[in-house]
Amino acid sequence: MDFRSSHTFDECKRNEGKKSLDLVLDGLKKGSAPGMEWTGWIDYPDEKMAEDIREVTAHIETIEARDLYVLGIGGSYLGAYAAICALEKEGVHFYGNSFSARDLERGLRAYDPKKDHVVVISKSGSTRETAMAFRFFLEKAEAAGADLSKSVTAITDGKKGKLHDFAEAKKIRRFVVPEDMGGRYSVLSPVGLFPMAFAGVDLEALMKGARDAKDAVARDPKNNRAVDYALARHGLRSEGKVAEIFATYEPRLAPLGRWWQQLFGESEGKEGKGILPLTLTYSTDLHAMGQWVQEGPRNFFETVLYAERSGSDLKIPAMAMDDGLDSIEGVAVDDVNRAAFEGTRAAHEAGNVPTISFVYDAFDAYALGEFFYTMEYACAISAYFQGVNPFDQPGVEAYKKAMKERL
Ligand SMILES: O=P(O)(O)OC[C@H]1O[C@H](O)[C@H](O)[C@@H](O)[C@@H]1O
Repeated sequence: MDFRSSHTFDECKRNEGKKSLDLVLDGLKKGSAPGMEWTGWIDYPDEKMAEDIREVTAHIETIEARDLYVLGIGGSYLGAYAAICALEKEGVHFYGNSFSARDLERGLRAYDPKKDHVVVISKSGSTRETAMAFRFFLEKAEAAGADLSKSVTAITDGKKGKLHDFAEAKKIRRFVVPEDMGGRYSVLSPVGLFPMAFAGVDLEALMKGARDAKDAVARDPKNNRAVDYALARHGLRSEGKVAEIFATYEPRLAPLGRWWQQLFGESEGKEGKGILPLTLTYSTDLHAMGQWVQEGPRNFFETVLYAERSGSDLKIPAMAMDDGLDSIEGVAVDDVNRAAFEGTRAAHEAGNVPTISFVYDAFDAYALGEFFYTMEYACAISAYFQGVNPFDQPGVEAYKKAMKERL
């Protein structure tokens, strides 16, 4: 993976950033940084992850199911959803991530308790969207006489919570969301691993990518992609950039943008601080948001994820058509996408949008593992730069409380 930032900061800004980095790294090393009890994900992609992969895979081998229904919201589904879409796997469906009756009903219609498996994922065990969907799926499973101990799996806290207690009482197989990992940092734990394993994702490659990213951070704490990215964001923020657009060039990566958005949004957006994380898919959204990016207010920057090889070798067919494509007949569609990436970046930079690029050769399971870890680490450092705890989300309770009052 190649990293590039278009923006050059003056010496003073650079030194300021480096000083902040020293402080943050020192706080992490000494264990004095806020939220240290939530940093289990830092060392996780090693023996612990390998063990979880073994356990999850062994359990999935005992499941004879056609499809998997994942019930979860936020960090309890975005990572697995992103991975499954990015790697174009099939047979996994996601519900319990809204209060939409219509969406739920569609899932229930398709779900066959005799053929399908349900995994309910909730760290707290009390999230309403998830609990509500679970109730409906359970009702259907029980009505069909399904053996819950075989057709349902729960992933939740290891010791407490409503879901934990229910699963224990019903002898439902449980996996644990590690105590020292918050939801948005849990994609590499059983929370993400279980749906990914069911879908046939190469978990060894995923782990290798994550481990390589972890090793890069440990090997040279001040010089690695995660820190480069955090420093660039920090500098841009200090120059008045209040928003960041995360853009990909593949529709299959759009959900990855959603995962990235939750990670940065919940980690940084507090105490009146944070960079607004937005996500777009190019070139699709250049035909919708391109105008705004090129000529709207200059108060944001753009971070691009691009992969050189899509995995398809489609070439533009020769045809007697006056459609403006004659001069590129025989050209690989991948090369057209590359021209869009390079051209767009040049145009946006010329329009005073600073750009940060992550360029991968191919975006496969290995790259995904590396990306997940690099972003988690960069996000924690970024939040510390702003002086906020990266691992809490006190503000999320407000809507829940107001909603409860209305019910
Ligand atoms: O895993 P759960 O406890 O069900 O939480 C699911 C999600 O809901 C919450 O409200 C949080 O804001 C998220 O950080 C979390 O990922």
